[in-house]
Amino acid sequence: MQTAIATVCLSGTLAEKVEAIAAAQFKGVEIFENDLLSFNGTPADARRMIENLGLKIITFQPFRDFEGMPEPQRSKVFARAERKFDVMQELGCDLLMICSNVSPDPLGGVERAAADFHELGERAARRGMRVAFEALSWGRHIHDYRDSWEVVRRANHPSVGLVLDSFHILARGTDLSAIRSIPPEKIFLVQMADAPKLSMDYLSWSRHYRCFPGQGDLPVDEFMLALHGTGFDGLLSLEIFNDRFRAGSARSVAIDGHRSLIAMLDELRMQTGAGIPSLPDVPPKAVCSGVEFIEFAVDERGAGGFERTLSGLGFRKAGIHRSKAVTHWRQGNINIVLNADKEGFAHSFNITHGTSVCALGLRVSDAPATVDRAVTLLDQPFQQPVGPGEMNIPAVRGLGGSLLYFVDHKTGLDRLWDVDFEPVDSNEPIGAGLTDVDHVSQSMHYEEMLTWLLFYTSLLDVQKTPVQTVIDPGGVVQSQAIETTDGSLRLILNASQSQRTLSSRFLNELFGSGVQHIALRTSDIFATVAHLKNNGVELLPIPENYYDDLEVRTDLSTEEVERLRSADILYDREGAAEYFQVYTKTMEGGFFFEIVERRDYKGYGAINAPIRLASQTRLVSVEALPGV
Ligand SMILES: O=C(O)c1ccc(O)c(O)c1
Ligand SMILES: [Mg+2]
Repeated sequence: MQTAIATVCLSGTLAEKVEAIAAAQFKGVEIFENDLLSFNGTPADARRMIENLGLKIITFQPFRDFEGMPEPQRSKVFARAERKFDVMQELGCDLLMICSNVSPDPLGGVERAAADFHELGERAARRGMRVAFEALSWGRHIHDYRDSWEVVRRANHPSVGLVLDSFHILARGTDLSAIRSIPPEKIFLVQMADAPKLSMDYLSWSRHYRCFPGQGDLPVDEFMLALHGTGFDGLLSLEIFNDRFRAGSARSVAIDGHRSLIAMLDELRMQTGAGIPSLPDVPPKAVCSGVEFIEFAVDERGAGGFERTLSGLGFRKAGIHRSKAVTHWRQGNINIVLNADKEGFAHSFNITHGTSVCALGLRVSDAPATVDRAVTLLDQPFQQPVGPGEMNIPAVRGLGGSLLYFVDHKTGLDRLWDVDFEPVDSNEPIGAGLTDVDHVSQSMHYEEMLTWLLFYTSLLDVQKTPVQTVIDPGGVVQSQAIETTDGSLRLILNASQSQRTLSSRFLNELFGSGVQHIALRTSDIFATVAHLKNNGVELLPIPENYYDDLEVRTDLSTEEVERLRSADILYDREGAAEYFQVYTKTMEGGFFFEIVERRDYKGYGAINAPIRLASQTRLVSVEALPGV
């Protein structure tokens, strides 16, 4: 299959779009007519510009309102097509894409439409060109691929073929089985798009909410399986109309697009066991078994305060780096790295962002293979000098310029704590009962959310949960979890369009996207809270009203509610499963820790999020008042 992308997916001028498309290593491009109309040059100029970038124009589109027209419109529509063929000749493009007629004028009937296409096929053939027919999901008479195929079949012309657009087919929930009986040489073009599940008219859904395969909820993989069943090996092009993409950076959206196609074809190969010629060899999705470490970039000023916070939470200094100003803090299976070195990545990260998480280390089954997969997916690998005898932990660039390291047992990278660090003997009492990293929550710009969703889901063997809408006093926050099946890795992506939510304020404070909070797990939250209070850790106060309501909404006894109230613990229940959450007060910059106890509970306490956000907002506002 030859992969391509439509210019309509990206922001910018035609020149900016095609440069971004070439930079993302595509070879083919669909030219949207509007991008040519607004181009300041002849079609021949556009052709030269595009060919110089090593790109081929695979189709010119859309040609609208063609089939089934009564006279006199019918003659006019053929004259208009001839004009488009002239433009295509100059462009060096041989395929015109025609969308099904949406005007009120066409006469129905498959036979009439087929006759129109036969005649257009004749005209195209005379000029060495071809035409391909797409059923728009809101087409007046033709809105089902089975009907557009019937038109093409009856047109019975070698220069007339079919376009299958996954959005129009999957949005209507059309049965996919008929795809398998279409001869592959009659499918001139396949357009790929996914979309979130929404209930709205097809046109608005298609024009504003499409997204790249894997970013939405449509069964794109089933579509690909049906297409594979035909033996199709032709043009596979992304066609995404999305308001966020049009507002984003053309370069990064184009890379996301290519990443989504590679991941989708890899999934197809996994499901069918078939070789896919255009797809490079790629190791399977990385099996991840949790967070091995969280690295904070600190400076000398910030380090002392942060160490006190960690001590208060029951962490103990376990090691000092052999060559850098870096310390390792441990509690249970949780490893925290404090990097105060004056050189290297963490230092520059700290200069830009202040005290913050500069890297996450994930436990995977095969770290080198994970980076190989990442490179195939056009992720950016990262290298920096390592000291003599120290471990070289493979990494890629992650959210907000942070790093994602991969640690495995297979190649011995899990020995890093012994190899890179001098152990510290300490007789400080160990622990507040924290055992594991439960989840890591990352805040990002709204426009970036689909990028990072795809980044994680294409690289790792993880699932995404449905997007949750959380109410913050300053606006709405979208929240989506990415999890391994066993829950050993849980990442939360948060984004908001309002500037006044805590999530957005965090982005401003941090000068970028990053980890806003880390949830640590305990098996006894009451004991942990007692321990923290004893250590002088300040917890987020929760309003009385919350507990009054809890008593009404659950069957907890007055004593149980009182216990939660006195410890500022939030509570949720799903059937017999229970969840307990408590928060540290927000630190400078907006970062905070959460402590959770799960009793068979799978979620994240979404019902409690507005309460927590309101409490945090109240504190931030009070602290922001001068003189308080
Ligand atoms: O929204 C549209 O009009 C439109 C145009 C061309 C396409 O290929 C398509 O799928 C939709
Ligand atoms: Mg289309």
